Amino acid sequence: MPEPLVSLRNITYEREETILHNASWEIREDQHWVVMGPNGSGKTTLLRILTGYENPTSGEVFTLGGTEDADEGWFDIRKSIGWVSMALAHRIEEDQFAADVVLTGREGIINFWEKPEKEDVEKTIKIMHRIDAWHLRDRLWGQLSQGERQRILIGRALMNESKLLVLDEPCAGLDPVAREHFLQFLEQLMRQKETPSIILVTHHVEEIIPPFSHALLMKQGRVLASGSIKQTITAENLSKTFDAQVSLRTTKNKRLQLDVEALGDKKVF
Ligand SMILES: Nc1ncnc2c1ncn2[C@@H]1O[C@H](COP(=O)(O)OP(=O)(O)OP(=O)(O)O)[C@@H](O)[C@H]1O
Repeated sequence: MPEPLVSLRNITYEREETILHNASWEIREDQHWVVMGPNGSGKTTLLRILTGYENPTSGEVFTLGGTEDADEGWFDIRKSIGWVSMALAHRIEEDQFAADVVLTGREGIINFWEKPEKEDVEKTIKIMHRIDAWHLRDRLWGQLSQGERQRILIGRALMNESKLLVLDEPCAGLDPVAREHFLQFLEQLMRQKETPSIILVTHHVEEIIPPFSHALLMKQGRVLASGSIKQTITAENLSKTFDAQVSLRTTKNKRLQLDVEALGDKKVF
């Protein structure tokens, strides 16, 4: 079996209250993960620990070849894990060219104003083609649609040859057709051999496209279930996760669909 890319063991994260309780997770090179859980269940916090942006209160983090949670390891960890999120999208200035946004992934910087190296330009061109976005190269960031921005941010993350790529709710805010286009693009990308392991954070089972192999379900700061999609994404587990009785069915295009059959006792609002 290959070495784990990342391994979290018995992670606890405390602030005024305990946000993560004894969470463990292991990600291997040949796996693609989906992370699901209600709002506030600790998904982002767990990923911030996994990517080295937060230190756990207790527990162990082993990453990419066995770096333990020593301070000097963090910069390398951050560089080797790409994170695509709306928070990153908001930090990019509207007058950046799409191709320059991809280019900045090389050094992990946000906005770009200098003359680039020739080899970085060549690599950017290759990636723009790989993400099927060559036609967007001269488009300004402020002019791109949300789906186009997600694609450009994935290109940016591919630029530094990350071993792991976190996609934090990339379909949020996309209309149904744009979402299908994006998922089709993601599926094609994930089928390419050189694409890194992907972690998709989502609230929607219909976004679980076939290349995803594993899932982790979070509830109230705990890992409720984790393992293969088939074992983990079940009506029983999702009912427990969301405190409601849910059922699952498969749609015509072989995607899962969740129906809420009955709400639980717990009021969300
Ligand atoms: N630094 C912090 N200090 C205090 N509370 C925090 C801190 N970071 C997160 N929390 C709290 O921890 C809980 C988990 O937050 P987190 O953002 O990890 O959840 P999430 O599952 O990603 O939610 P969502 O689906 O809404 O993005 C929330 O109640 C949040 O308010």
